[in-house]
Amino acid sequence: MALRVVSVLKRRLGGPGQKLLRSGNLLSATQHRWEKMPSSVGFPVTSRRSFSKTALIVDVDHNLGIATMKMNNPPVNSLSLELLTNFVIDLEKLENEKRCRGLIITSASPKIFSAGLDITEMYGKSSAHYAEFWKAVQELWLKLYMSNMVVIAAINGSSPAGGCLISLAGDYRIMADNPKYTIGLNETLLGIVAPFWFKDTLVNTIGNRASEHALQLGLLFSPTDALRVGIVDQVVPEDKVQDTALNVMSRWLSIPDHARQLTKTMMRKPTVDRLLKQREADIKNFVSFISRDSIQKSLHMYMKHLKERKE
Ligand SMILES: CCCCC/C=C\C/C=C\C=C\CC(=O)SCCNC(=O)CCNC(=O)[C@H](O)C(C)(C)COP(=O)(O)OP(=O)(O)OC[C@H]1O[C@@H](n2cnc3c(N)ncnc32)[C@H](O)[C@@H]1OP(=O)(O)O
Repeated sequence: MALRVVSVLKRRLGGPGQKLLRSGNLLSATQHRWEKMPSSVGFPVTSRRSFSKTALIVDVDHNLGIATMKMNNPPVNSLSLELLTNFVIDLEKLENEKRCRGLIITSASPKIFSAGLDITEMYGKSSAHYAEFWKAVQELWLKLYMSNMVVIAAINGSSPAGGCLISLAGDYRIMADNPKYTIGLNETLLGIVAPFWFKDTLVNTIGNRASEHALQLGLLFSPTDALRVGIVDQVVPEDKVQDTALNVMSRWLSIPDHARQLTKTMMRKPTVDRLLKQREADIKNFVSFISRDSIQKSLHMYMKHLKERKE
């Protein structure tokens, strides 16, 4: 199957996209190599590099120009300060790899894409800790939302709150067709409020009315409903998520990088600038909000409820 996908990738780049690239004299080293491949054989993986840190497994295929990043923070891929920090470091590394043009984000543990922000980072800690944590959340969103790479979320499990934000920050979302999985910004269910830039990212994806409805009720959508409302772009059988992501990637990578990147910037910069203008204020706001006794109590009760569900 992987070879078939690679053939599709080569065919795609040999088509109109390739012509566009040639006319703009924009062929990257990776694309040159693709062009030289005879179409009857699969693409040999001659250069593959992996780096793996706590909580993230990154695999870079230089020939395809695609990196796959698997969140690996059992049991539920909660976004701890450590995971957020490593995520940002690895994203920066990939961003600096000229040949890496696409990134697929997925989970190493099927069933849970990510449980969102690590709630234990948000209660019973110092103000300095909350500030550091929030800065890391901001940093990841800023880097991901404005990435020069094509970012595809291969959502192979549930994806509440911060997990949903990570996928929304990408360019395209593919979700596994399993009614047990849900996705959405469910902050109100925890007694907290999605920050304005979470909200903006959702509004940019599904529009104002649907966002208001989803945010006020803290809706967690099944894959079918997520597709209907537009939170995800495609729902496919569970075992097809990765191959579909590669296929979709080939379509996006057939567009000349500079044109696609400038378009992405044009669409997203106003949203990003809104946070950049008030980044410190947003941190202060988060620290004062999360430190309130009532909010600490809500988070504590929510964690208790999560644990009691199992008993
Ligand atoms: C007006 C001013 C506004 C300013 C802005 C202010 C504030 C905004 C602040 C914050 C925004 C936060 C966004 C978030 O991301 S909050 C996190 C939301 N996440 C969730 O609600 C998900 C909760 N988890 C689940 O629903 C399930 O765990 C899940 C479906 C993911 C998996 O279910 P499963 O049955 O497989 O596993 P569990 O048994 O439930 O969990 C295993 C284990 O993991 C613990 N856990 C689960 N989620 C989290 C989490 N997000 N953080 C930390 N720990 C988590 C769970 O408690 C279990 O622990 P244990 O019992 O094994 O010890």
